[in-house]
Amino acid sequence: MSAFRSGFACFVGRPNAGKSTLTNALVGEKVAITSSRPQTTRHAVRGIVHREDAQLVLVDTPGLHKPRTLLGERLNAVVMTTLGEVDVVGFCLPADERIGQGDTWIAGELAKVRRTPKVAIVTKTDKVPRERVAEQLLAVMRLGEATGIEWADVVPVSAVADEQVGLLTDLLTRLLPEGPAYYPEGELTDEPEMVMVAELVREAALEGVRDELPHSIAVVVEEMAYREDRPEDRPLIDIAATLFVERPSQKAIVIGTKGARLRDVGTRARQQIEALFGAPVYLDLRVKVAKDWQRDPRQLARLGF
Ligand SMILES: Nc1nc2c(ncn2[C@@H]2O[C@H](COP(=O)(O)OP(=O)(O)OP(=O)(O)O)[C@@H](O)[C@H]2O)c(=O)[nH]1
Repeated sequence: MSAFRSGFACFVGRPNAGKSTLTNALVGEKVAITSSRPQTTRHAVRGIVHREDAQLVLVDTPGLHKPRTLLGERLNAVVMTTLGEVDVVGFCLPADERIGQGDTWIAGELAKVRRTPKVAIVTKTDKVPRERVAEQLLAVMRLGEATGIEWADVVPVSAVADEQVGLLTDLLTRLLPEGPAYYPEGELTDEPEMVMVAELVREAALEGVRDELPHSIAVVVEEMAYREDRPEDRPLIDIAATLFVERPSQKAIVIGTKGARLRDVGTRARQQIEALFGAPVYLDLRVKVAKDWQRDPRQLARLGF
């Protein structure tokens, strides 16, 4: 039996290239918990492919754009970091559109990320005749040569017609390192409540200090359970959550003078969570400094991003 493989992949490509549709086709069901909030997460987990022999975690990036503004450049720096951290990048190029400047620019950026294997994916093959797919595959090979990218694979797929999606999954998982699954099966998809609780805590923690803590806070719900030995008509939910910040100075902001702010955060979050579940909640909040967590996709994954 071959070893279990696990790791992270991300799809890039210009707008409309078919990245989301392909992600959903690979995962087999929608995971839209964090993806609808790109402003709060940098590397949102878009979906997880669970297999007997592998686990592939598809992460999202804010989008690879041609930088026009400083913000654009910053975003691109984040994207470039992500691309260097994932185990494989899939570059989506739609079969029904000629390769253009935008694609060439992205290819140029991808070429700079030397170590990460790159798979070229010609998407939406159901929209065009076979000859056109063949032409596009050749054009993609030429694009690789022109930009100095050695494609680990070049694959035509149709997410809509479900053609070659399984093959693509095989190719991507084969490029992952050996390692254990990062998520138990069903996590994220089966536990939206935990994600919602984390989000409520996060919102409460950011309230009023958004400028001081942009993007630098993550919440992990460590435990969530109905307390035992309670009468059925008087349930109580115990929740333990940890707030991760990047720096000690941010920890001080979250906690406040003599813990006053953290108590407020706890109260606000608890009220929201109680409203969500319709039951009283005992909320235990901790704050920890997790240095550079934003740069490490494995750490991020553990934090539920
Ligand atoms: N016929 C066909 N249409 C597809 C396929 N994949 C995606 N599309 C369509 O192409 C459009 C764009 O697809 P998305 O998956 O949203 O593209 P995206 O790359 O995620 O787009 P952005 O979020 O703008 O970056 C949608 O209207 C999809 O329905 C495919 O395999 N076949």
